[in-house]
Amino acid sequence: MIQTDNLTFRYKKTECTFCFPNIDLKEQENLLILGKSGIGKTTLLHLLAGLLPPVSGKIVMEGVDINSLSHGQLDKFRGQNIGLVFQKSHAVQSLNTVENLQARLFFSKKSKNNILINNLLNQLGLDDCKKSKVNELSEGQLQRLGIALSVVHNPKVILADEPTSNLDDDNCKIVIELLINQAKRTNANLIVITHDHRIKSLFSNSIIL
Ligand SMILES: Nc1ncnc2c1ncn2[C@@H]1O[C@H](COP(=O)(O)OP(=O)(O)OP(=O)(O)O)[C@@H](O)[C@H]1O
Repeated sequence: MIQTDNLTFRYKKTECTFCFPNIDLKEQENLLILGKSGIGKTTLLHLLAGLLPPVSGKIVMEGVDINSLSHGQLDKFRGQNIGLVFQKSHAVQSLNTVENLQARLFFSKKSKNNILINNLLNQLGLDDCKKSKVNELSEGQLQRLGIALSVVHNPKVILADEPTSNLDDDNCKIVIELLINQAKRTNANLIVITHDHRIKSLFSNSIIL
């Protein structure tokens, strides 16, 4: 569950203050955030992830006012409750695909679960890449590994920044369905920001910034 209340933000040394519309998502509700380039979509996602502090306003996630947490508490909360899908994967170069997912579970304090990892890789069409090092993956495979890394620990909130931008039509469908199904399976909220018109019809709930 996510509620925001009168969120505003300003980057240092800039004039422009962003004022964001309120968000109120109950369990299992998803949201698509649209808007023209530079309007502040990624900024809003970073506020929701606790990566940027708002100038004013409030973000309550799973009943926790995330901006009242210390840095350490926020890191722990993010690690356990939030799955972040970035435009570029944050995989560890020196590890292979499976090892990256095992490391993600370890840092989220979740037990190693090879069945879960294998299922996820299978759904994402990454079966043949289990032993591949990150620098041996194509852009599309890397993006799908990024998705796997962001959901393997079953987060309560999945925040995705342009998750389908580098993908062909088939993989776009696979990835967005995986995110939607994963959110459904774990009663999580899924928030996606995108320019990708292919996925608009899959979301009933959207806001335009
Ligand atoms: N670290 C920063 N310092 C100063 N200004 C920034 C910083 N990061 C982003 N901005 C500015 O804030 C505005 C919003 O950026 P943001 O990345 O949130 O937009 P966006 O809607 O996600 O754009 P796009 O769709 O092109 O990715 C832009 O004008 C950008 O130049």
